Amino acid sequence: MNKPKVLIITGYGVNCEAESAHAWRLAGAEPELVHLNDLLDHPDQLNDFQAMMFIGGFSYGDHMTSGHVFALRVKHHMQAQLQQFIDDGKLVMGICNGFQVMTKMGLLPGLDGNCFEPTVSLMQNDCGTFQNFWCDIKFEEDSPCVFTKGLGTMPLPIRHGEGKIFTLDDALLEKLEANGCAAARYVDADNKPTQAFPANPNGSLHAIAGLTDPSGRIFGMMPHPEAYLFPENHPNWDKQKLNGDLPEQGLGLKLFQNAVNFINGN
Ligand SMILES: NC(=O)CC[C@H](N)C(=O)O
Repeated sequence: MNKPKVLIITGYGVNCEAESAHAWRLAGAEPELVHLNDLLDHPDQLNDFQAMMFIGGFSYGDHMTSGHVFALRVKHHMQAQLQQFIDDGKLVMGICNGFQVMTKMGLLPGLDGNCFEPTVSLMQNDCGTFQNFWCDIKFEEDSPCVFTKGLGTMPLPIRHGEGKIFTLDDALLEKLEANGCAAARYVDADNKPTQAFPANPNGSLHAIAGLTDPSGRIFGMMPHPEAYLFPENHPNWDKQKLNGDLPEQGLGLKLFQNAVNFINGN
């Protein structure tokens, strides 16, 4: 079987291309790194891919809020091609800065088929500063998200300054919940969603760490699954090994495997 081809957009300060490409490769896909300028010069190359990924980093130095400029460039230079990509039933993933890009563009939460009008914000963390540590992330069982199916709760690293999901529109939040869009949440030691720092590192409403659109094929989150591809990535891997609970593979890899299985029809 041909390996699914995954587009990873690089350039202008995003910096997770190596580990993101490696994640897709380990999961059985064929990633290709394409600079944003090259993509915008030839947006029809999107047709060659089954999935695309907006990666983490500091695009345009986080000026005018994280992800904003990158989102505007994509939106204004290849909206038609991206809409077609989505209409074709392909997958879009965004991690951290990539998630910020997707919300700033309006791809997420993508309610009512709206892909290009932003409806929720990723605001500055409540604590006011950049945070960098591991959190427990619960993936909601009843979410349609294809990336997070059956994953339960896993530890993942976060490293961001603007990760707080926020909206003033309570009806929108309710709609998000009703559609299973809140695919990932920050949880406490009892596996319960929490607003308390540091388990919830940014004060995100409803403890939301990641969002999917109602189709489950467009997904983004703040934590970094591509930074947990090997068991030894976990800060307590040595203790886990002593206790006999070191996982066989890094747990973050599962999101990429889920995506590849979906593309392959499994
Ligand atoms: N790790 C990242 O992608 C960081 C995202 C963004 N630059 C922030 O600080 O919020």
